[in-house]
Amino acid sequence: MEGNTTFLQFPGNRTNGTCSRDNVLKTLVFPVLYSLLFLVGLLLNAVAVWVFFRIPSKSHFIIYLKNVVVADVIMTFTFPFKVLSDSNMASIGLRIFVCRVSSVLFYLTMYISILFFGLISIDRCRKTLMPFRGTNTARLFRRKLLSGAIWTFLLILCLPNVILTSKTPTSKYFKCSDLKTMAGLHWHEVVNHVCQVIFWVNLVTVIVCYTLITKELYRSYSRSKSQSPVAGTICQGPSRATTQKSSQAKRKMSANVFLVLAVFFVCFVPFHFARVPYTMSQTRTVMFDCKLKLFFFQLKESTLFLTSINSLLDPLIYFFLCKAFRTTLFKTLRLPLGTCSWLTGQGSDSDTGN
Ligand SMILES: Nc1ncnc2c1ncn2[C@@H]1O[C@H](COP(=O)(O)OP(=O)(O)O)[C@@H](O)[C@H]1O
Repeated sequence: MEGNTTFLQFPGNRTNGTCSRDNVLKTLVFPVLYSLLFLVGLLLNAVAVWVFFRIPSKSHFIIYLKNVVVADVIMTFTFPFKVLSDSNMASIGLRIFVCRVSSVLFYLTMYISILFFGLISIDRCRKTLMPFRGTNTARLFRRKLLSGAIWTFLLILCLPNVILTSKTPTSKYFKCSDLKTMAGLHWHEVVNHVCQVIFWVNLVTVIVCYTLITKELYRSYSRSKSQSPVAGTICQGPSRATTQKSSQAKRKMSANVFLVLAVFFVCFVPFHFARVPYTMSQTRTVMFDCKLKLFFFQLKESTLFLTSINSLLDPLIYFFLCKAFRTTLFKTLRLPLGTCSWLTGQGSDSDTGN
């Protein structure tokens, strides 16, 4: 196998100071950062799961958010394996498990989040442009089917990455690509191309949707200072109480809408630029010398950390954009519903959960 033999041309990678992956960044900095991410992410996502368990799936938005929570929880549980593996504290068996299962689960959940972010943007756009269009049981059922189809599609896409990572490592110091068969390396490349398409299509969707939302938001503000149903639709559907909102609160709401866009850009865009040359360095190894491979690996790992932060930022999105989430959280914590309205730009009007 070309990939493996070329990788094995650098058996001294570990001892060769300039090309070894085992530098302080991989073995110390990222393990510490991922450990923190795991602890905080576990806490925030546990709260999110606990709150969403109490919210019925009565809108498309809530259904999509529940899928994102599940993806984030699974992603969070992959962090300890990465920490052990990267810090060289894991046994060979555990490192093989990381390559075969936990890393694949990490990527799977990342693209689940990306796809649902796209759907959430479409839903928010629809809700803003057609605030009075409700939903019904049949539509809700179709959204659940769609969610199931997305999980199934990505599972089928990623499964060969598990199955074809079947080689036994020939040395203690191996990379995931060393465990892949020839077909496994090809599939790895195919999956990464498909995932690039998934990402860029969703990025365009998010940009288009939030441009339309912003246009409608400002048209609504200028149309009438006293009657503005749009601001209330970002999470919970039309609301007459928005008429009392201060212009400051409206500006905050508009800023909240951009939270999704900002999170999408910060977390996902850098990784998708870094991923292309890195995948090439894994599968077309002769084209890259070991220093360049190391550079692309470190670039991939650094940007991958940004995507991992997404699992921690998502609970903030639920809090700021979903009033049903806030209401349930405050009710359970026995806090007054108006708490943080200065932060979220929302009053304490009744919540429909749409
Ligand atoms: N987009 C993806 N979807 C599913 N699995 C992936 C994706 N990208 C990489 N993987 C799998 O995750 C594991 C780790 O991949 P990668 O991060 O490229 O390797 P490394 O940790 O050696 O840099 C491999 O088994 C790989 O096939």
